[in-house]
Amino acid sequence: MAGGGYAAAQGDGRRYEGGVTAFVVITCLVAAMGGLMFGYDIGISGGVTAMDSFLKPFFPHVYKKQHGNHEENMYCKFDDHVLTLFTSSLYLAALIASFFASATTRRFGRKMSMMFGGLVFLGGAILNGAAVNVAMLIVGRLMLGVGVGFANQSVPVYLSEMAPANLRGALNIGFQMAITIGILAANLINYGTSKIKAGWGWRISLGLAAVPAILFTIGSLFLPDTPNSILERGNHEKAKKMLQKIRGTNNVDEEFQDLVDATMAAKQVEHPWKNFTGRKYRPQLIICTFIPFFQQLTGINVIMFYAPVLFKTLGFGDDASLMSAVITGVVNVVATMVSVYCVDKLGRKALFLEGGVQMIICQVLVAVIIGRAFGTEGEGEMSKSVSSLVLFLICAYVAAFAWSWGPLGWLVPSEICPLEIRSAGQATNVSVNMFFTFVIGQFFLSMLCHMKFGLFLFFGGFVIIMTIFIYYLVPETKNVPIEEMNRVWKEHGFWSKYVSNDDVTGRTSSPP
Ligand SMILES: OC[C@H]1O[C@](O)(CO)[C@@H](O)[C@@H]1O
Repeated sequence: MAGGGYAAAQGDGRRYEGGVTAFVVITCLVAAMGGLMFGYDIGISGGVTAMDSFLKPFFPHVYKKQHGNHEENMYCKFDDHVLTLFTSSLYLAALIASFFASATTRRFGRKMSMMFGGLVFLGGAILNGAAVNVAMLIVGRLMLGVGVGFANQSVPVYLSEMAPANLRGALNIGFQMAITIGILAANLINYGTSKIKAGWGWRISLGLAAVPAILFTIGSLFLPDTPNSILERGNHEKAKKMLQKIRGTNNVDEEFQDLVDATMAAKQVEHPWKNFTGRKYRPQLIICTFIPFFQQLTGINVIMFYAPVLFKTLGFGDDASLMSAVITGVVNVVATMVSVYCVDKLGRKALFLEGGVQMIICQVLVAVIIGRAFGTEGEGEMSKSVSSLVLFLICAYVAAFAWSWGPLGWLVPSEICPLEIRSAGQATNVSVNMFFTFVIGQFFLSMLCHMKFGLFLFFGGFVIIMTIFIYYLVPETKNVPIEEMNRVWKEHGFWSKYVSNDDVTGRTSSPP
């Protein structure tokens, strides 16, 4: 999820009246469509670029390379910058669009950003499904990227502003959940469409992205804007009425007053970025920058984008490659559910550390097995049992990511930022994430060609560094109300020097 940032943010520890109304349920469904759009994009391109019927007309040189000379190093079969641009261009567009989206979301409301995102995305899906040349494909991908940028910026904000306070944390991970379901749906659709003999299956794969986009656009047409957004744009009366409507009760005074206070406080911060880079917020700045960077440097998107290509490279047949992608997709969804269940029981740190160690073990083993089978020359074969073992290890790696860095990569940055730096923290998290998603998307195939099986050790090395980072620098934030977060920094061996005693509220400053 590009940014469940506002979730679990305001009002923790307080009980407002009103609960789950039809508005909240519909909000969740529409927001889920936004997550599906993003996930669908992540999962669809790898399968499509593994289809001969797609490669032949659009990337004939890759097709030839793959089918021609058998002496070609197997690590390099798919190394082609235009092919990777097809995958990665989306994330670059999303990164740039999210800056514009942030201003639109503030000035014209969340709903407007969502509608705009949905429409542009729909245009991209149509263009891709109907593509007759590479330009149409790339322009389509860029449009999808703009849609994703707007949706990912506005949906999480919309979601957490609509949700009752006690549901915000769950909805935060819920959005990541929708992403993983989108990836799985894409894997399944690729599996089905690759069987269409006439060779236009890839058009269905790319065109079907229109389905979540239509539902998302229509949904956002009918949804109201959030009370926070109405208030932000100065309409006090209307904002209060809206809050009463979505909470299903007239007794919203306490929550409304908190909203008004929060809006006023946010308006008083003239330079949120300057604020964010100030010494006092150093822990947040470092964590909001490094967590998304590390999340992508786990190498997860190698699997999410290129699983079918990777499995094909390892010598799996066409069908087996796509099926293996479906298997990793299922593991991703199920393991994300594990996280939803465990995050408040075991805590963030335990999940991060366990996930990290499990990923390292899997990556080292995969590197050793591939290295032994194909060497540095990229020649050789893998027996059935060994390739099943590789598939198993990749699934164990995906599971580890999905209950740790996947959802926590969004949850932790969102819960450590107080209101006055929340939007800056959120924007940093989203843009660093998108940027490194782009980098991995663009350079993975080329890195595989040059680093060979060592690539898995490269990502494994990063996982070692990030696990140490978590161990020493990220405090446990389970069950800590946002407004008491400074206590956590103050008690931390390294960060305590950045936080003054005056900033600490909560347990240490309140009477026992
Ligand atoms: O579920 C895996 C997916 O989750 C993300 O890390 C977003 O949180 C994506 O970059 C990745 O494709």
